Amino acid sequence: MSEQELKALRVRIDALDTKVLELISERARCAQEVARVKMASLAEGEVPVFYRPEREAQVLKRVMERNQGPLGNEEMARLFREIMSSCLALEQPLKVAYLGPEGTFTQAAAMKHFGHAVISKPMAAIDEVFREVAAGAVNFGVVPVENSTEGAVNHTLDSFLEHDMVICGEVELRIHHHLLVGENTKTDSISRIYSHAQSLAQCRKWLDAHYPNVERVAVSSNAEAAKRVKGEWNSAAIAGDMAAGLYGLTRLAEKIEDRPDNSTRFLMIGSQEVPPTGDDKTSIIVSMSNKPGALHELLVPFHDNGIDLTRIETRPSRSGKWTYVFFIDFVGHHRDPLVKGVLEKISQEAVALKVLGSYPKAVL
Ligand SMILES: O=C(O)C(=O)C[C@]1(C(=O)O)C=C[C@@H](O)C=C1
Repeated sequence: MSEQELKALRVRIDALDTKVLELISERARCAQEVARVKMASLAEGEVPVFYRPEREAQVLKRVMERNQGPLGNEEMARLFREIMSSCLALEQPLKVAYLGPEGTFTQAAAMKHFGHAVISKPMAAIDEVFREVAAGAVNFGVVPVENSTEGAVNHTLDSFLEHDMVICGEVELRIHHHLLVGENTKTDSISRIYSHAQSLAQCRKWLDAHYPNVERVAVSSNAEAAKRVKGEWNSAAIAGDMAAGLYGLTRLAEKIEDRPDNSTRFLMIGSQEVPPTGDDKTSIIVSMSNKPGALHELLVPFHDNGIDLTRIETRPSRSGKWTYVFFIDFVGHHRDPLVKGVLEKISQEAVALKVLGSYPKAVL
């Protein structure tokens, strides 16, 4: 390509950037207008709701449907995700608590869902995320709920039993783990590998094959593991890209998870009910009396109405030995007439039934 051609293309790019800039600014002014309309239409004592997950899902889906390339749908939606995040920040800067410290996959999930224009607050434990939301110190919390290799995150399920929370969104993240070392690490004398227990489990086979005699030390998070190795000469950490970048660590081995499709699902928790979008999921907790056929009774109404269950998890209930609660996710919104009917039927048989929330299916 000649210098001349390159110059001409850059002139075109500059002109296009000017247009993109003007359009983004116009969009941002529109969002400010939206905020004004929302404030003006409030009833006496009503609190304005600026963040609208159902609308955001609609915007992102529309972008993906209309996209004609060459950028991929996900790539394009990610760009719009950030534009919308900045527009929302003009209306109201969202405060989001997540399972920290900085550099965790939960932080990456929070950014994927809300974009980067939020004020994010790392918390030391899942329960603290719930408490921060319950106290009203933040608008939303982000917690991991299940991993495709290791199953349920029990701390999260148990926290739902203790706190009244509304689930207002979900996001899935492909989890890639790397073996990381600091600049002082002597790579031929690694005697300890730090990571979160779930991550150690997700890399069990790889560790058995490559570091069979090295001590595996479970710490509170992958980011905490990354932080520790920075100052030690005989240890390594298993963590993801974000933590590697944040603590300036080197990758000794990449993508060491045993299953290449290793993914984690995260939930957004808050107090805001989300209206239906037509493509939603609902999460409920049910406790049944301890009698034969109880689980069957619980599942029949879903089957009879053709409602697709996406997950069922059992946890010991807090109210008695050998009694259980079921966490169930299914497709549909609790305001859909069909779902309403099913929930009514179940509540006739159940000891207790709580709808944790209906929320748009993850778009990104
Ligand atoms: O449509 C709205 O209610 C808006 O506030 C605008 C907007 C957007 O930028 O598109 C911003 C924030 C909301 O969460 C949803 C959408």
